[in-house]
Amino acid sequence: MADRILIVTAVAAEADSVARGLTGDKPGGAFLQALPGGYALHRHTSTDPLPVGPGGPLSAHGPLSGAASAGALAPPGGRIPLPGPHHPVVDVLVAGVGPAAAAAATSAALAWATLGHTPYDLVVSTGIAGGFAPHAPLGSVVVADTIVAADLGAQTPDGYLPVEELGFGRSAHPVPQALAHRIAQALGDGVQRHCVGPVLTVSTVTGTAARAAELAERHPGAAAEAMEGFGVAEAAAAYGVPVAEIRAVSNAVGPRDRANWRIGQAMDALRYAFQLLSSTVFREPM
Ligand SMILES: O=C(O)c1cccc(C(=O)CC[C@H]2O[C@@H](n3cnc4c(=O)[nH]cnc43)[C@H](O)[C@@H]2O)c1
Repeated sequence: MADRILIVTAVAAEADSVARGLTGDKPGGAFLQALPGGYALHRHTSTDPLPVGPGGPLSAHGPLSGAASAGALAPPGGRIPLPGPHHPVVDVLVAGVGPAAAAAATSAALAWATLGHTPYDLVVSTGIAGGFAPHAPLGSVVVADTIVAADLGAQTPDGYLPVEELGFGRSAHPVPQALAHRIAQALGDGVQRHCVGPVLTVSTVTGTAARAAELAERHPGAAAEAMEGFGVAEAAAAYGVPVAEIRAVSNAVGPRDRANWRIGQAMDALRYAFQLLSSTVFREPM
């Protein structure tokens, strides 16, 4: 069982969809902790109430520190959810858009948890994404088997060279196979349309058919592109924590076509995916 899960989104709307999935649309999340760098962690877990101690609200592992313990940021009534038996802690972090923002925020959360002796044992990068045809239609969900930095390398007259071929770094993080498989299985059991494949991280959203074809050729089976997964994965790897990426498809990877974005549909799919995961994978042995 994953005891402590960190879910990283780029923007607040994605975090809201995830939270509504985790809580069955109940307002179950509570502000947990302000992190260095100005990030905020919210916790979405069981309904077991938090006892209020003499120093204010207590976390599962003692008094909350900093601003939260001052009460100003405690939830109404000074109570935040505690994990009950078989209920993992699930914290949600809004990190910002792009791999650098994602890595910075994820590192802050992982450092905070590690220094507090409550390290996370799973990190999940999630949000909306562009889907590669034919694998990932609008409104479907993509489960990454690999998280790939698709533009971390060098352009040469003979083509693109990934950073490994330049002699340093890495451009891919594998997702543990059993984990990706189990996530996909849970989505399938819930009849959520989905596929498993590489999810590309890009710094520039693809906007032409030529670029989409180039990426698809370079990364056979690529299912989606987004902008944060590799940053989250780099931070997770630095702390030795397994990582997954789950994306709901809001648009097709290809020529820019704003009229065809389906952000609402993707947010609904994201919410449903996390509803399915919160009652299955997140409660099971990893
Ligand atoms: O202006 C555009 O053409 C455009 C097209 C798609 C997405 C955007 C964004 O600014 C959203 C970036 C945000 O959402 C994720 N995302 C969603 N779709 C894609 C995509 O096709 N390629 C890359 N990222 C996408 C991304 O993870 C960011 O968090 C603008």
